[in-house]
Amino acid sequence: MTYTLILLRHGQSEWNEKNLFTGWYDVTLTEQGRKEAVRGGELLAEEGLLPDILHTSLLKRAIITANLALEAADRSWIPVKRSWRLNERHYGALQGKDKAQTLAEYGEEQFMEWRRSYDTPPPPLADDSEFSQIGDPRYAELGDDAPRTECLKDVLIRLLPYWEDQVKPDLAAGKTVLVAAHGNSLRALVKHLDGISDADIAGLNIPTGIPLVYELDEDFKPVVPGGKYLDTAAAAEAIKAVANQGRH
Ligand SMILES: O=C(O)[C@@H](CO)OP(=O)(O)O
Repeated sequence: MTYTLILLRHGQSEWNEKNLFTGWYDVTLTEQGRKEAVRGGELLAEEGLLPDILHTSLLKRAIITANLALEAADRSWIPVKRSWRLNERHYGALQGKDKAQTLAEYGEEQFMEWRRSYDTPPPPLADDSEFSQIGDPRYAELGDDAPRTECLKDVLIRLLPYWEDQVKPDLAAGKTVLVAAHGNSLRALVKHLDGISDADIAGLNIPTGIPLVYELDEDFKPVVPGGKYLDTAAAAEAIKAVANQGRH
């Protein structure tokens, strides 16, 4: 008996295209991102991987991606659960900043530390910033605990209760689960699933819009480490592009 988990990073967003740090800022998809999402759904249908339940973040780039993918797979009707715990990493004071300019201003080491180190968060975002989510009704339940910045470790800590209490039970019930989320929230989940070290996770990037499928054993360990992208060639190209963001 294995469980099927499908991870899907949202399609290209307007701020991916503009090369801006995004985090919790709620941007929509580009036309290319919408196409990626539809293609993601077609790949699922072609493989006969039909989700029974969807889990998304509270950010529209993940929500719209899931809707488009599920429509393409004729599964728009499945139940949905959403949580801030699947949100992208809060990027702190970097939200809204240009990646290339940040690299030029702070240098390679600091840039990569903020982008990919496991436990160094960027400086916190001021509550009165135009890029802040403080006061946004969708995060009302968080009160003053709403994050002002996060490192990947913080993301894993807030994601794990959701994985344990919401996603695992759906898998254990035999459902094919689709998680539509973000580059860094999915990196945190993959780190947990594959047991990737704090150092090695820095080198792992997740492309937009390409389903990553995990078969999990009864202990929720991947049968094939790293899972399998449904379009391996496109995934390899897109992973390189994510890794090089800010450099051109
Ligand atoms: O800006 C962001 O929120 C993320 C994902 O787009 O960027 P990065 O890949 O640099 O962590």
